[in-house]
Amino acid sequence: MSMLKNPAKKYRAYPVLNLPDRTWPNRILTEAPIWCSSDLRDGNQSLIEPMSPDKKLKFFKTLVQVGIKEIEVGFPSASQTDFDFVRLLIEDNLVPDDTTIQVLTQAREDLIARTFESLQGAKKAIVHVYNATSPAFRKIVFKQDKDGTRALAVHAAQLLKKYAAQQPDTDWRFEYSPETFSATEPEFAVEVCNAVSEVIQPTDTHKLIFNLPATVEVAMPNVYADQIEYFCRHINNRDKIVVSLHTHNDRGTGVAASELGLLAGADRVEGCLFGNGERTGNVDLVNLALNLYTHGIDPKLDFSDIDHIRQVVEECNQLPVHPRHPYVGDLVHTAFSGSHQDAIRKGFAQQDPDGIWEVPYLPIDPADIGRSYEAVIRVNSQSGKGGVTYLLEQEYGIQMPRRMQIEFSQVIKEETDRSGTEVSAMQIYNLLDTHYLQAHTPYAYQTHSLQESGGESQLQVEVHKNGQPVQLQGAGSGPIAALAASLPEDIEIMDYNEHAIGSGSNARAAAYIELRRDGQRPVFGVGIDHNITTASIKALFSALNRSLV
Ligand SMILES: CC(=O)SCCNC(=O)CCNC(=O)[C@H](O)C(C)(C)COP(=O)(O)OP(=O)(O)OC[C@H]1O[C@@H](n2cnc3c(N)ncnc32)[C@H](O)[C@@H]1OP(=O)(O)O
Ligand SMILES: CC(C)C(=O)C(=O)O
Repeated sequence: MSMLKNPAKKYRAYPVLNLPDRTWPNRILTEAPIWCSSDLRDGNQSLIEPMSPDKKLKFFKTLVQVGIKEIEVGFPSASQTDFDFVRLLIEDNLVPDDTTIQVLTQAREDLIARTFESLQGAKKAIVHVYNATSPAFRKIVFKQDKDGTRALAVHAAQLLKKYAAQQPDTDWRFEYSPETFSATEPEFAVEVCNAVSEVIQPTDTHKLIFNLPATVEVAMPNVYADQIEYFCRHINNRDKIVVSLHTHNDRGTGVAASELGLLAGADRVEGCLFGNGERTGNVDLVNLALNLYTHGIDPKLDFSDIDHIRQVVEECNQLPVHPRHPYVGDLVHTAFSGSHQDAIRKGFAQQDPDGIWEVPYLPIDPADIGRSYEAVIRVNSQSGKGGVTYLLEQEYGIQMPRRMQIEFSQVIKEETDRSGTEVSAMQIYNLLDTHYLQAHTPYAYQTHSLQESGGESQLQVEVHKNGQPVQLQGAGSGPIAALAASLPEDIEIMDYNEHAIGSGSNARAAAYIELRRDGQRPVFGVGIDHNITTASIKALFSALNRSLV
């Protein structure tokens, strides 16, 4: 078996809806939808090992903390574990007043009855019932015609009303999913839902949720958006209906489909954190919410400590989040490549702390989601001077002058080309130390004395030259000029820079000297010391020694 030369013999595109007056492409998103987490149901049912009650509770508490107000907590008629979990939430009063738990059931009376049993004593709850409506399911799974499919949904709605009436102290809301909606004829999906609505009789205060799943993502997201717009236009009593999206990611466009579905008029999104769920997963609620956030829209969810949330989700799902996963992956705020690092470093330097975020290559300020800037720039053989400079600035307060950045980045390049691996900020500093700060041969500075009078500096320096003590003596317009005059070598100072590292009594000075010896290529040297003159003298010897190698 191999891929077909003519895939049309086996596969065909899902038909596109004829909706030439579609309006969704001209809309923009302006507010967050109602969020519903399906982690403890759709997410849980797709795990290798479903969550234990402890894990479910931990996950539930995290969802509450994030700010999700509707949480599908399980399929209580399917297993004792799920049943007991719903009981635990109710009996231990673990559901905050502003949060509603939701449970799923098939459209079967025994399962519906058991579902209501699990919810006894709940202050409020959403009972979610589903049956698949697409031609393939009607034919293959249910062996039913359209009438039979509609009748199953209507009967389920009647059962919801019947069992709810037996527990009048609970504030009930209902959700109906025409499972496989995106593969269902749109007019039939509307027909079934209108029939369900006839039974439920939704009101302004108790709207009926129609959840329209792309149970398996079968088409491009624009096709789903057309289906949602068609549904919103044709469903009766639209103002008493909450249109909910439930996209999966089989074609890799679950997020896009939900976004376009919202443009098309939907009010609510069901999904899972970081996109867990059947097969390729449910739509990723974090991704959707942070997409809104980075467009300046309050998502009404709090991911200020996204790494903690990821940790909980990974622990409960026993599945890792990919390092490239939007917003949360380990590498998604990291630049290794030189031009990216250069732009990011300049962006950070110019970013107005109170202004619109404009750091190139970073769609979100990592700090907003609890990420440090440490991981933003990492250096390997793809990196340029910008990354090296950034790390030395951030971690060691070293601000190399521009031409030295170019010179020193070659030292790093040689190292990363040789090792083929990443270099840390500490390794970069160690290379600076080895190549510049410890450049003590032939001249190793020992001590000096300086007299200044009448605008002239008289300098005496004690050095070891190739291990032998030597006294140097010179005069000039400043200590550097005096030192240059004291040397037997013919040197020209091309550039001098200095700055403080740190502040207060621990402050040190860093000096950078670029010199040309005997008309050769200019070379930099660096000196760091508590005393600025000493730092300058050390920088000059560092440069001279490097030029003599
Ligand atoms: C797209 C989704 O994610 S839907 C949610 C899916 N989640 C789950 O299934 C997780 C929990 N499920 C379970 O534990 C079990 O499936 C149960 C307990 C619900 C039912 O178990 P069983 O009674 O053994 O039935 P089984 O799982 O084989 O389901 C298939 C039967 O249910 C019928 N069925 C499937 N879905 C529905 C539905 N929504 N409404 C009514 N009947 C349905 C099928 O037609 C089939 O009937 P048949 O046996 O007459 O051919
Ligand atoms: C039950 C429904 C909503 C579902 O999970 C799906 O269709 O993916």
